[in-house]
Amino acid sequence: MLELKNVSFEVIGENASIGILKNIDLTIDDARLIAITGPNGGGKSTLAKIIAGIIKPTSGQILLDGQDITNMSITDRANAGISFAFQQPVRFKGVTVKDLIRLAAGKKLSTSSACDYLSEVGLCARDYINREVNASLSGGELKRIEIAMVIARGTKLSVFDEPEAGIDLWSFNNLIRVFEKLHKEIKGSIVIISHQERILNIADEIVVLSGGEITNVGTKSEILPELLNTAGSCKFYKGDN
Ligand SMILES: Nc1ncnc2c1ncn2[C@@H]1O[C@H](COP(=O)(O)OP(=O)(O)OP(=O)(O)O)[C@@H](O)[C@H]1O
Repeated sequence: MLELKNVSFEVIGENASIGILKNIDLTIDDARLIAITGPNGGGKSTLAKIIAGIIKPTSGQILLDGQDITNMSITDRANAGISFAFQQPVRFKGVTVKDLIRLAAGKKLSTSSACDYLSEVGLCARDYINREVNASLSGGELKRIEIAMVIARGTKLSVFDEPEAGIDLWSFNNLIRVFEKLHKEIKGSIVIISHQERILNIADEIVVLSGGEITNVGTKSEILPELLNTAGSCKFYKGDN
């Protein structure tokens, strides 16, 4: 279980400090799929980075299974069981896709098992498995490789920041199935930051973050109708992608 207690994040502006996240209280229970949504600039990616340890909150506390991880480094948090798929994936020179998947799984993995993870995210595994993770891969390909890595890790808490970004329609349909399968198979919890109605639809709980504050939390039947009514102020798509 992950708990955020009164978490705030401020940056220093020209004349005063700016509150990016304000007194966030959030509990993510085990085996839950939580979608975080809300308007652009609402603070979603900042919250994801705070959970992953990429940035530290200005105040407040983060607990993982009761252990205070507020000041833990990214590496220690990863070892404690937090995985994170970035909105903008990183590229590594000299490292192949197979190396990355094996590294993520943290165990010896046959080529065919590594290929299975790639197939899950809609990549034709034999075309990609031995490729170097460099600038020759497209944004959508990198994104899917990164999602495959998080799935291979299968940790206590997996955070995906806008997994739909740069993903084509066919792969997006697959991605929904991947998240549903992941949700059924792993005991850990999944946090997905998304603007996509179809992702919100598979969540056990939707958290709406706007202006750095949690403005609503509930099930899809409680939250979605209201969100779709205010779709003019939020970036929601009723279609596929
Ligand atoms: N280090 C920083 N310095 C100044 N402003 C920042 C900093 N980090 C984030 N912000 C601002 O905080 C707000 C929240 O940013 P964040 O990326 O968390 O939003 P978001 O909800 O993920 O948006 P989107 O839906 O567009 O991805 C934005 O207005 C952003 O410009």
